[in-house]
Amino acid sequence: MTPVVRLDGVGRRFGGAKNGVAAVDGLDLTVERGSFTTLLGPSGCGKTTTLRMIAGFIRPTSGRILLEGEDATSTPPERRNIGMVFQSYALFPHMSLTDNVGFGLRARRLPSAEVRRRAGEALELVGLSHAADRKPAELSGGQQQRVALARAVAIEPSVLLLDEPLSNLDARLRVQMRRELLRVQRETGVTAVLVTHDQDEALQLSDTMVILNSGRLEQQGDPRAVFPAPANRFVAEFLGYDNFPDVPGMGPVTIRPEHVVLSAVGTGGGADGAELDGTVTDVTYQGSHCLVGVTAGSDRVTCVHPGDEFRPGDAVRVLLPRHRLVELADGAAPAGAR
Ligand SMILES: Nc1ncnc2c1ncn2[C@@H]1O[C@H](COP(=O)(O)OP(=O)(O)OP(=O)(O)O)[C@@H](O)[C@H]1O
Repeated sequence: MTPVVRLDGVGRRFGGAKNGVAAVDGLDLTVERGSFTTLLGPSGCGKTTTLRMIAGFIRPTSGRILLEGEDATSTPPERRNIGMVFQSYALFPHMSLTDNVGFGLRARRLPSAEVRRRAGEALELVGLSHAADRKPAELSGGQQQRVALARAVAIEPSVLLLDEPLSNLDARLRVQMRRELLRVQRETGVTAVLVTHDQDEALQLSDTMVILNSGRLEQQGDPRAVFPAPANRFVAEFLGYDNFPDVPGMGPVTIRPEHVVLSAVGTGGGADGAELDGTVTDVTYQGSHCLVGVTAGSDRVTCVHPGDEFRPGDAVRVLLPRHRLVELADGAAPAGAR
């Protein structure tokens, strides 16, 4: 099936060829129909620039953008059939919710009865039918973002582009809205591309997560494949791995704190994996478990431990089970990645 969006070696420089900066650099990306793709990475990695190039607000300085299989590199935004949701909601304050949601449909010169019907359906989809005649200022932030979402899907876009749509909401609401967003995407079957710097958001929502660093692709794939097997140190650190021990006979590796097995020196042993003898440096009580920091030679290893029996200064043995070690393509994080 033809992908809805394809980026072919897409690049964008700002500020001239010589002294400028490559916000996006040779990006290849395929977005399949009906999928949820997230663009994930630290501030300045090029997520928003990529999204705005798909929308047509920014022209690439190299490469091609295909929409529905057609070269759309120079197609203006209004001819791309794209729905957008921004962090700032961007609703029209003087219009009712129905008129806000119907805006794109009116712009397409649909008959007013159809505009009303489709705006009504979109408001129902986000659970706001009862507030159809209200103005945006009478709604909470979460409700306003639902209106923005309804407006974007009402036009039945080829692709729905979401630029950090949940980051203005408080933490509890954000988690609720993630579920809501996923439900709307699944119910409508709309193809979605979301920009976020929040790895939890990406893990929860994505069929495909695309991790960017300094304008370049670091890794992409199903979160269930990417999370347990980060390709390199940058991706590992970004996904919250913080153990990078030296294991004799192996190249760069990482391991999640919950996979490290901690025991008092003299106990355990014999398991398949690397063993390090070290000293507890810090213990952080977390209720259901403790986070125990251990220094072993030049390594520092953080362990999730179910009990609270260790104290700073204790001599301990750390087991890194072989099947839990993830081999990395490189040792050092690229400049600016930390
Ligand atoms: N209009 C512009 N002029 C000059 N430089 C720009 C412009 N837009 C973006 N950049 C630069 O391009 C790089 C990528 O920016 P971009 O906004 O795409 O990153 P981002 O990953 O979305 O970051 P954030 O999460 O902070 O929004 C940054 O170094 C930024 O300073």
